[in-house]
Amino acid sequence: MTQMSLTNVTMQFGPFRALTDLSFGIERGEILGVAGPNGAGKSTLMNVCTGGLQATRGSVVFNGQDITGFKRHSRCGLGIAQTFQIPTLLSSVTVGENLLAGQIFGHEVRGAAMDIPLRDILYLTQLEDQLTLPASQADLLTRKRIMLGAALATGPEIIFMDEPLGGLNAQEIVEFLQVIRHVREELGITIVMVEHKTRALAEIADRILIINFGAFVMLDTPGVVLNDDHVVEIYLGKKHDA
Ligand SMILES: Nc1ncnc2c1ncn2[C@@H]1O[C@H](COP(=O)(O)OP(=O)(O)OP(=O)(O)O)[C@@H](O)[C@H]1O
Repeated sequence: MTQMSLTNVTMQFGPFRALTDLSFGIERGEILGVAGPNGAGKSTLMNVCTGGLQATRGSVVFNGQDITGFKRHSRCGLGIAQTFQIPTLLSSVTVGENLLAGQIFGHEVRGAAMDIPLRDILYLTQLEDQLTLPASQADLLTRKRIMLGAALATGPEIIFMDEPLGGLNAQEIVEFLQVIRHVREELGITIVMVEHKTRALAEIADRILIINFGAFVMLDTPGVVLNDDHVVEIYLGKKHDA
């Protein structure tokens, strides 16, 4: 069942068009990977979905409601959350207080009824033993877990993750993919991941969307997408990166 749909979305920055006539749907409960070369428009697309940007033309519909003109906090109130490539944390407080801040914000915009218990979030993000750790002392993987935990604490139905694997080593990628898988399995939350690491994306995603020069190229299962001749060509002849 389609949870979010974009129809003919165009995003114009002055004379520059970053997204052109993009249409596709996100299915409830899926892990959707979004890939494409540098500058393809992936982050712009994510922001058009989460409210960081409002599409110049076209529409974004979530759970049957047209949210095209809604700002980020209004979309968060409807259950749309986002995590960023560089973890945005409250670094002067503890891990637990970061999650609490997410929950307080979620209560404000979304209401307490949508709560995911903090103990479940701590378990899923594997932060149970780090509740009192000052966020400033956390390593990169832990910071990514905290950011995901804080996003979960707002009680979302869908989370958009911008390059969640950026900066992680091979072992950390395996660990964080497992966390993301558990979040989807245990909470049924839809996850949309913008990611350059297409091999990792192929392991975790149900479907992968490829965009190039702001335009739709393909949306299908990883096996079909990453073996498609046109997609391979877009990636300069390489079938997979790291
Ligand atoms: N606020 C803005 N004003 C003008 N141009 C912008 C703005 N934001 C993005 N762009 C341009 O839009 C295009 C798409 O950028 P975007 O960051 O969405 O690409 P991307 O696929 O996420 O790239 P990368 O993989 O390098 O992160 C780029 O050419 C970028 O320079």
